[in-house]
Amino acid sequence: MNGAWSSAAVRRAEAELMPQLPPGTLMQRAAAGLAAACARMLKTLRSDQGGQGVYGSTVIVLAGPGDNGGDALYAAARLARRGARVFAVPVMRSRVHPLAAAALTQAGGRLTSEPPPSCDLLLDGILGIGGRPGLPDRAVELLGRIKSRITVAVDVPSGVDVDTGSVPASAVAADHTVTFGVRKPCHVLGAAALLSGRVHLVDIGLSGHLDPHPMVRIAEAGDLVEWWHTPGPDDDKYTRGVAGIAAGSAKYPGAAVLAVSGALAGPTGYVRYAGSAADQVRRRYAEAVCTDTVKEAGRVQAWLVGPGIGADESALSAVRDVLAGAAPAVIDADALTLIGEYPSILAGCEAPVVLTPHDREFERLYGSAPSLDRAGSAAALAKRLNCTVLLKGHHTVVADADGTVWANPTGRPALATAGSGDVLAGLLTSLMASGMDGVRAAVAAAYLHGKAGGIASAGHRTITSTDVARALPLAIGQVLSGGAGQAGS
Ligand SMILES: NC(=O)C1=CN([C@@H]2O[C@H](COP(=O)(O)OP(=O)(O)OC[C@H]3O[C@@H](n4cnc5c(N)ncnc54)[C@H](OP(=O)(O)O)[C@@H]3O)[C@@H](O)[C@H]2O)[C@@H](O)CC1
Ligand SMILES: Nc1ncnc2c1ncn2[C@@H]1O[C@H](COP(=O)(O)OP(=O)(O)O)[C@@H](O)[C@H]1O
Ligand SMILES: [K+]
Repeated sequence: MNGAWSSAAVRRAEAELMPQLPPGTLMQRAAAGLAAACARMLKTLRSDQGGQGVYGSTVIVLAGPGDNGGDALYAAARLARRGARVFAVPVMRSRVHPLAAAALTQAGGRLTSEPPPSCDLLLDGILGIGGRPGLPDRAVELLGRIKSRITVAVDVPSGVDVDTGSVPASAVAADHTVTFGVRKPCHVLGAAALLSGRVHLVDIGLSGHLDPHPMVRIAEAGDLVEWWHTPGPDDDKYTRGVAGIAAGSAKYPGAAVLAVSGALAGPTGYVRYAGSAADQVRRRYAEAVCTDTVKEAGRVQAWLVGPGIGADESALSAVRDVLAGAAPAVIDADALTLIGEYPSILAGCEAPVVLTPHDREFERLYGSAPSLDRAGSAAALAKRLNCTVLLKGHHTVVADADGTVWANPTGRPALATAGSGDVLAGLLTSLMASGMDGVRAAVAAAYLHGKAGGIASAGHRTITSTDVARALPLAIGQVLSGGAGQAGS
């Protein structure tokens, strides 16, 4: 498991480590790693110029008043020594890290209030983990007029809310972020994750001093390998788990087909379907065992209820019947709307429940839309309803009732296509039926769904939900076999 640590946790680790090192060591480690990363980027960027990377390049530094500016200026001094033309602009009047500024001028860089109009690389050293959301006016003005081929944020894109990933005011949009010690929540959550671009981690020796639990957990392929129930010689189709899908209706039979397709791609040995789209499901998937109602279906180890069931009496019965049973349940789509209307259905439920809302469904359940702090919102709903919540969107988050939060690192906007949530819900149900607990199943489902979206849309192909379902077996195979030849993310 990977993770992102809050700014307070990073400061605590720094305070523990710092006295054990000569003064300035951490900043020098950060600056050295930052300069090396910038040199690599310049080399790639200028590969058409006879292999000239740093030498002869133009670098502009926007330097804020704190240590973030210090990192940027020391790194720029290293680049200046390797032949870059460096211009550093203080953005908070003349407040800059004095020693770092002196190092830059000694290395041949210039401190100026009039930078050139364009550069190869713009280094955002305005604000780091000490920054409040929003940018100083001078920084906004400079960012508006300097044309850079590549923008690199130092530690975090300045202006974002570091611990929530929200972007309530102006902020830097970076192509790359070079961060120190550990990832911060803004690299993986909310709008800030998009502004971070590609995140590069520089080791500065903090790891042994950090809280063992990150603020936000980030799934990796290795987690899924560890959690996966691989069938053994003694398994049969029942011991691998039976997934039950209560989805679709005469009006929306496609939701049933798509949810079943997601479940069939998962690890269970058996998929039951219950609902009025049984004919369509049977026609498409001979392997699904169909009944008309939840009550008529045999035993399952996890139910999905909701996609395309509508809001009539039979839909309400399906939700009630699923939640009255002892099997873990995934509540999606129309079932979320029904629970928003009749909260008492969920109140009596003892089995583990995962809710999978998009923003409008979240609002029906919570009374207000998710805030810019999406992880905080998901955790608040999870706590209130004592469930696991998978809040869908560009950076899907999974929150548990105990406050644990996961950020999904895979996925792409092409997944925003009708029915793709049905496929996700079906897969999630299969994972729960195979014995994974709700949080892990939600984290794994989001991860694999995102991977499948990457595989299906490789080469910028447009995709439908059926394509995502078809790509799931390959996504699962790649993840479980250690990721060789992975396409997409
Ligand atoms: N921790 C570590 O392990 C290591 C940390 N390192 C580096 O240190 C960085 C953190 O540095 P930092 O603490 O000096 O804070 P930083 O973000 O540079 O600036 C704070 C200043 O900005 C001001 N200010 C704030 N918001 C503002 C706004 N919206 N608009 C305008 N001004 C605003 C604020 O003003 P004040 O609050 O005093 O009014 C204060 O003066 C960290 O990200 C990393 O790069 C590495 O060197 C090595 C290891
Ligand atoms: N902008 C986006 N970027 C990445 N993924 C997205 C984006 N918008 C939606 N998604 C993903 O697409 C899926 C859509 O699910 P949902 O809204 O339930 O659709 P449907 O109800 O049509 O099945 C979710 O997995 C969600 O995380
Ligand atoms: K920054």
